[in-house]
Amino acid sequence: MLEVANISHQYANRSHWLRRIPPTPVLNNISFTLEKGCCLGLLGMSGAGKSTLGNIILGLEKPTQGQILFEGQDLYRVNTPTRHRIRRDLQVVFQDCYSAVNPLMTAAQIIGEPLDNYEKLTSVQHKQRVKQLLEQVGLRAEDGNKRPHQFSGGQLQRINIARAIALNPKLIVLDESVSSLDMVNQMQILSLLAELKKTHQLSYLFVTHDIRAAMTICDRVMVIDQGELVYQDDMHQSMMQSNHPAVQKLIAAILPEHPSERIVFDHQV
Ligand SMILES: Nc1ncnc2c1ncn2[C@@H]1O[C@H](COP(=O)(O)OP(=O)(O)OP(=O)(O)O)[C@@H](O)[C@H]1O
Repeated sequence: MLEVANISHQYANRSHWLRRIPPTPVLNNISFTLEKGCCLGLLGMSGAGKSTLGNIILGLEKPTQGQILFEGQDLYRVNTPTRHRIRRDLQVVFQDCYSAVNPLMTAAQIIGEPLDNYEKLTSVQHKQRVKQLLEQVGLRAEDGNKRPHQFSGGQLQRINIARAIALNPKLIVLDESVSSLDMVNQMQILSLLAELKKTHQLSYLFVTHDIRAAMTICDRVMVIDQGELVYQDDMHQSMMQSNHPAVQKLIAAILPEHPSERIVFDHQV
């Protein structure tokens, strides 16, 4: 369904009139595929290039080189109507659930926004669909009248998820979507995501630095380190046994229960 082919990317640096600053390379020749109904974990330490790759896949950042093929169509070369259609099939849930929503809007308005933009529903149908979406993510119809500050972080992330599934997308990029939540909320949201994946036949790109969260939900995992794809596997077991330094750092970043057993790196996550 999604093919990432030879993606390289560099960010331009502003040059001074006396001195030209070369661009910063962040991704180097990344290729992989993501099949329908699969949850692929994209792991890496801070600054590895995960969000940049996520943004490129979402069509938000044009790569310096390579192609993003969504159902065979090159995301950066299609015409505007096709791009518009692909946009509804590709959704995202970001880490910061508060900044992802307009604080002045009600939950119903937030969830209903993509419907306003893409669907031609009557007001009764619109209301019914928003109610259904609220219930699908474990909230009540009455919660639709509340504004973001009246929700907990976990509840607000459920609203972001409801908005992401409103148009029945094919792929959702989950960019550190559970990272800012406490452990109990993380597990609840991960199990909600797993359930929605099954009922809606969704595919996920699960971007994270948390190997435990990835192991809970992902069917396959890959690791990027300093812009390079250094590890790809479909068996979590062998990932835990990998000797690759980037994988070892991710494993070590799982905090043992006792502080004295924790490993500290020069470049901590
Ligand atoms: N808009 C930008 N302009 C210039 N450099 C950027 C920009 N966005 C990211 N970078 C740099 O690109 C590199 C990769 O950043 P990116 O956000 O993709 O990493 P990440 O793996 O998602 O990290 P984190 O887990 O901390 O979010 C970093 O060195 C970052 O400083």
